[in-house]
Amino acid sequence: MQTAITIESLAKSYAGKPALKAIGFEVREGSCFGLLGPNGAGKSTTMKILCGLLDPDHGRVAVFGKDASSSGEEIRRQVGYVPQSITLYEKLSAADNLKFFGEMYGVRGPVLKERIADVLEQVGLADRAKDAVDSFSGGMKRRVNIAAALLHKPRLLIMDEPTVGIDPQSRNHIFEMIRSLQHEGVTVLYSTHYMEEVEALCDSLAIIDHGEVMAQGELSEVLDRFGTQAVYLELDGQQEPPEIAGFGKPVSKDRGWILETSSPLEAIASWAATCQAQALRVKQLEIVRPSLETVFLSLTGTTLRDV
Ligand SMILES: Nc1ncnc2c1ncn2[C@@H]1O[C@H](COP(=O)(O)OP(=O)(O)OP(=O)(O)O)[C@@H](O)[C@H]1O
Repeated sequence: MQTAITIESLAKSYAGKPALKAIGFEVREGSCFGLLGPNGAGKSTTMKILCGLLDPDHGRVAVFGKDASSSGEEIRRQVGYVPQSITLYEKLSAADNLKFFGEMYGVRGPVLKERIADVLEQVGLADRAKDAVDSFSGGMKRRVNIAAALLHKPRLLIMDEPTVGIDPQSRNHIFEMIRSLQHEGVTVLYSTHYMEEVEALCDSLAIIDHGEVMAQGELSEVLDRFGTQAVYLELDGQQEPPEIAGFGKPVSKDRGWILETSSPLEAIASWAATCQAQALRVKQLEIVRPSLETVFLSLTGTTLRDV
């Protein structure tokens, strides 16, 4: 199978401050690839360079085998880009907004009319085609923005944090739409700082932090390679968890604490014994399976939401 995206030694600084430090990864055609990292990690910068909106300082970018530095126009015809910020004409209807974007992409006439109907169906807004966008929720506006990026039937869809600040119904529509695009063979590059979204949607990923790739590969491979097991403890009330000799420091998670360890059985036994000795009331104590959260924790020593 062809490689959809190749990124090699890509570097970019803003006013001398590095945002990307020679990153590299590959995206297989037909995959849903997650670009996972906290705010400021360099996700948007990577995506803007890929779409030709920003020039890199160094490095190479190729899309479907074509070099971005020499085939920008050809690449743009095959790529749909959904930026982080919503850009729509509030007073125009959803269909008229799409007409405007379609013409920008070079789609016209009856083909455009048909495509507008198709993409509105794809994002679950066919029944709101004629309504002005200013009557839409944030999530619905985001879906119109996604529809705009699909009008020219891209082979690669690049989405920059498409679910930030939207309602669960719109989020579900976006997930369903991505899954059906994948059935049609569209490659998706999906940036997010929500690990559970990558676990639900993506087959492969790169974790980036401070402009560097920390880990990359198939999701299952990354979980196996970097995800050690962990023990979760939740106590009654606001109590701090007891530390246990020979293990690292627990990190706060949800309403409890998580302890990264390669010996979860010993950890759970020691934690149980210490809690009992100190008469702490335990609400939950269990071994948790490796997840992207534990991968991120073991790679960076911190949970993603704390960064
Ligand atoms: N136009 C700019 N001028 C100066 N610095 C910038 C600019 N754009 C991004 N940066 C900086 O570059 C770094 C990477 O930013 P980038 O937007 O690529 O990260 P991100 O992972 O997409 O984060 P976010 O989720 O916040 O968008 C950050 O430190 C950011 O402050």
